[in-house]
Amino acid sequence: MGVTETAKSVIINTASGSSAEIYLFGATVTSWKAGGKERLFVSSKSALDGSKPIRGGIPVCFPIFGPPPSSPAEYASLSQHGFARNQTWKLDKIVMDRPEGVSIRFLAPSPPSSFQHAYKLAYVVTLTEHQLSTDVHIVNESEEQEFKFQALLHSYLAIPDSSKIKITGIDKQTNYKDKILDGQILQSDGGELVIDKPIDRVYQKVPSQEIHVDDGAGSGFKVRFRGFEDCTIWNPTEEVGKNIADMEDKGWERYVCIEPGYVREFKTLAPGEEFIGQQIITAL
Ligand SMILES: O=P(O)(O)OC[C@H]1O[C@@H](O)[C@H](O)[C@@H](O)[C@@H]1O
Repeated sequence: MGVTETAKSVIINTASGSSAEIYLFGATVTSWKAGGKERLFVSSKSALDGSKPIRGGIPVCFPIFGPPPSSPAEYASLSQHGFARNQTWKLDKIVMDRPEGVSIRFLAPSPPSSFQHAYKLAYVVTLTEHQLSTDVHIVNESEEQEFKFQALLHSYLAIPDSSKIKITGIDKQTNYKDKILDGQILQSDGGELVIDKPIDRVYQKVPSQEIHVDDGAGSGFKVRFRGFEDCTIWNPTEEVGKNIADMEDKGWERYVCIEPGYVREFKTLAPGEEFIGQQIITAL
C-alpha cells in the first residue's frame, strides 16, 4: 500500500487495487493499472536506462513541444520536446497517502547550462481507483524577467486496436495544426475521429477541454484538462510508425496519444507568476 521508492522509480498503490509507476527519468509515468488492466502503452523496444526519452507512458514535454523554434538562441538549441523528459527528477514529497488515493510530488533538476532561466518545475501525480491526475506546476522565480515556455503531457493511452477506436470531444470549428499536411491550419468538423491513416494534429484552445476515447471493446478513457488549453492527437499508423526506431512491431495499433498541453504559442509568466496545467484521465 502507499508509496514505494526504488533506485529508478516510485510505485504508488491504492487500497482499491489501482497502481502507478513513475520513473525518476523524465518523471515519466510508465504504468497505470486500473480495473485490473494496464492503461498506458510503453514500447517493448523503449530504452529505460536514461539513454533516450521513454517511448510510451506519459513523458513530460517542457520547455518546448515539437521541434525547436528558430529563436531565441537558448530555445533554438533545444532538442525536440525539450529537456524535461531527459532529466532525472527527484521525489519531493508525499502529498497524500490514504487508502482511497495517493498523491506524490516530483521536482525537476536545474536546467542545462545553456538554458539559464530561473523557474521551478514540479509534477504532482495523483492516483485514485479509476483516475490518474498529472499536474505540472511552473513558477517563474525571477524577480525581473518574464519566462516563456510550452508544456505538454505526451500520454500514450493503451487500447486493444487503434483501427477500432472513436475519439470525440473536439468542438466544431476548433482550429488545428495538421503536422501531416505541412502544418496547415484547418478547422474541426466536430465529428468523431478514427485512426485510418497517420494523425498528428495540434488542436488549439479546445473549448470542451475534455476528450473521450471509445476503444471499441467496451472500455476507454475520458481525458480532461485545465490550465492546458490545447491537445495534440497522434498516432503514426504503420506508414510512419515503422520508421520509429524504438517502436515495437505494430505498437501503433496498441495506443493513441492524447496530449493536453499549452503549445499553440509560448505561455509567458510574469516574475513570480505560477502556471498549473492539469490532466485528469478516467479509465472507463
Ligand atoms: O519521437 P518523439 O520526439 O517522442 O515524438 C513523437 C511524436 O510526438 C507527437 O506529440 C508529435 O506531434 C509528433 O510530431 C511526434 O512525431
